[in-house]
This record gives sequence, C-alpha cells and structure tokens, in this order.
Amino acid sequence: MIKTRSLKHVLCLVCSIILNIFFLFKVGGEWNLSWSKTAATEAEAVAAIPCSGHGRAYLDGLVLDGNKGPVCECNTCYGGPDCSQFFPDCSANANGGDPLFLEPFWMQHAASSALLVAGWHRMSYSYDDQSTISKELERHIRKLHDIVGNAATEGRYVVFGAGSTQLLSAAVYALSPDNSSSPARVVASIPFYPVYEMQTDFFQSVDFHFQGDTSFWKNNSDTDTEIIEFVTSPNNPDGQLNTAVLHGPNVKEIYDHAYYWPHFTAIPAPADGDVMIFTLSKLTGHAGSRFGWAIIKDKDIYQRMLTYLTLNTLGVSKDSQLRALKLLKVVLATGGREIFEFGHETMRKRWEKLNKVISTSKRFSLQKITPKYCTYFQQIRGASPAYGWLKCENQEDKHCYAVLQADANITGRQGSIFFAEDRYVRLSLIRSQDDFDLLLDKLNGVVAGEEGARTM
Ligand SMILES: Cc1ncc(COP(=O)(O)O)c(C=O)c1O
Repeated sequence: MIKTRSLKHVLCLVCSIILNIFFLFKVGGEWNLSWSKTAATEAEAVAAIPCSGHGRAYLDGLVLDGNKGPVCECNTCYGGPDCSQFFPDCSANANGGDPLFLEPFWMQHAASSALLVAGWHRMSYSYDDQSTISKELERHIRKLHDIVGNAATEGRYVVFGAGSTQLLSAAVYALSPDNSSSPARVVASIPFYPVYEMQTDFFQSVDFHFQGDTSFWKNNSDTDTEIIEFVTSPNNPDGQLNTAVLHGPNVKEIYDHAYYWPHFTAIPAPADGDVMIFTLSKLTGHAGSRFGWAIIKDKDIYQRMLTYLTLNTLGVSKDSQLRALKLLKVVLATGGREIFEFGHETMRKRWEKLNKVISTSKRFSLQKITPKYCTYFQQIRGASPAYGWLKCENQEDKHCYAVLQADANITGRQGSIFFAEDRYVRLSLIRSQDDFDLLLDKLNGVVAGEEGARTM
C-alpha cells in the first residue's frame, strides 16, 4: 500500500517537472516568459515615450490625470509635454556634477544593461554568507581595477557604501583616534571638494575636527596629533592628479579617486594608497544608485569602517548592488574598452571645444593639464577633465560667478565653495549634451562680445 502511494508521488513529481519544462520552453528552445512579460512590456512602453531627444520618461515618473503613462522629464531649458520647446533665455546649467554625459552610452546598451527584478528578490538584510556585501560584485570590482590598472587590490579589503559620500565619513571615523584627548585634524588642499569640510563639521565629533588647508600644516605638524589628509586625485574642481602633501608617522591619507577613470584622466600607474575611495557615480554615471566602494590595506581600519557602515545603514541596498553588478558586467564585456573610449572621447571633445572658445578670450582663462602616458590606452592622452576651473582675469571681475551670470547667463559654482578665490568658477563638463551645448553657446556669445577678443 505504502509502496504504491510513494510510486504515485514519484510519478506525479516527474509529470509536474515535464509539464514545467514544457511550459518554460517554447518550440525552438526559447524561454516562454511568464511573470516577467508584463514588466518587460511596461519598461519598453515607457522607454518609447517620445521626449524629442531633450528629456526622458521614467517608470516611476509622475502620471498626470488623463495620461496613460508617466510624463516626460525635460532637460534644462527644454519644456512642453514632449520637451520640444526650447527656452533660449534660460540660464545654462554648468553647476552640479551629475554625470549624464554617459546616458547615450547606456541608451546604446539598453538590452545588455536592462534588469528585471522579481518582487521576492533578495528580501533579506544579508547574503548567504551573513555579510551585506555581494561577493560576486566584489569580484567584478577587483577584476575591473586589474583591467584598468588604476588601483592595487591584491591582499586588500573592500567595503561598500551608499555612494562614496558615506565612505568619506566612514573613513574619517575609522582613521581617527578612539577616546583621545586630542582629536584628529582633518585637512585638504585648496581648492577642494567641500563635502570633506561639511561632513566633518556636521558630525561634531570629539575624535576629529576639520582644520582647513593642508599647506598650513606643512611646517606646523606636531607629531603628537593625528592628521587625516584628503587627497583628491584627479581633483575636483581642477582635475589635477594630486599627491599627498603631508608626511610622517602621525599622518594618514584618504585618497578620493572618484574621477580616477580613463574618461577623465590618463592612468599613469595603479593607485596604492592605504584607504582609497571609488564611486559608481563617475564610473558608469549612475549617481542615483548611490553606490561606492573603498579599498583598504589595514585590517583594523577595515573593521572600523565596517562597524560604521553597519551601524549607519546596515550595508548598501541589495537592489543597488544588483544594478551595479549588471552595469559592471557590461563594462567588463569589452575589457572596459567601449565605455572608456566613449567616455574619454566625449570628455576630450568637450574640453577641446571649451579651450577653443576660452583661448580667444582675454577676460577668462582655464586650468592647464599636461598630457600623460596612460597605461590603460597605452598611449599619451590629452586632457579630458570633468570640470573647467575658469578664472576671471580682469582686476575688476572679482566675483566670476556673478560675472558669468550677468554677462553670459551661465550658472557655474563659486570658487569660494571650494575654499578658493571667487575669481574662480567651476564649470561642470559632465552633464547632458544639451547642458554642454548651451554652456558653449553662451560662452561663445560672451567671448565674441569682448572688446579686443582674439578672432580665430
Ligand atoms: C571628489 C568627489 N568625491 C566624492 C563625490 C561623491 O560621489 P558619490 O557620493 O555620488 O559617490 C563626488 C561627487 O561629485 C566628488 O566630486
């Protein structure tokens, strides 16, 4: 009796497997999609909404009354239901560092970079090994650094953060003394990325204080106080490959390598710092995914950073990690060649066009970046920085930001935000093509109107 019953069970199981296989496959061996079909159709329908090439509709975009799908979200200075209206009097946005210059690359790679995620996917706080770090993603990150040759990873620890922003403060915490009567001095070289100061001040810790420009501490560094030096290479705002200024047993560096990718700079050698921070934002352009990573030499520092990240956010969203993995697979499919050639060509052309305009001006000048041998492209590469660091040369133009606003209708970012003179303005070159074209157009206008401007 029992034997017959178990035989029936086995038969049922076999039949069910055969039926499943039958339904899963179409004739010809292709998957017969079931639960993913609707989601795929919806994603393609939204992608097909026409926004005149000057905007985009998103799956999570606003759906207005009477509309079937989400509305078009238009680029700066474009409007109307399909973004076809151009507002010529609107201000060119050269302010934020949104890396949308890479959007066309991902449009060309829509199929290979698309993700479809089931409702039940990775609901847990942790992965199978109880960690909050995807080992597969970590493996891809290490492989990418090996191929690009921009960072030493062997024997080092890796942690993930919600963008590099979270990792910057995790690193300051990890490198600061515990329960010391003298807090660590956190410093950076002017001009520097303002978040270093803003974060350090905001957390008001007894263990660390922001103490301004590195150069002040060059001859003033008593060896009793710990110093944490931020080294940004390439630097935001001026694109220079900075190196550490301070040295000594009490000095520790945090290397911010957000822009150390072939889009923005030649790669002369693998970075080798004790604490190095990278971000997906400037590598693939997906700033909205909030994903960054740190490569750390010392186990204790790694443990301290891990403690910070665990207490702060309990790791990084599994959805972001999945997306980062998918994107890195596309990057790695051609050994980085496709994305870095696209990125470098786009940035190089923008830099050349900007230089061409500014070279005819007596009123404005740009930073100089010397070409260097790039071990990734195996040739000398010209400059392709993420930002123009523009200087107003006329004595009376002390507030270059205001000059650009008033005379050219361009919104840049004031030099004083980077702790430099207001005679400087940062112009973002990594935004959308529309933003860059408008910036160039307005700069052309103001330079052409200069008295005595050199004609080309
Ligand atoms: C030098 C530098 N570091 C870090 C960041 C922060 O990047 P994210 O938090 O998007 O990784 C930026 C963003 O512009 C940056 O310019």
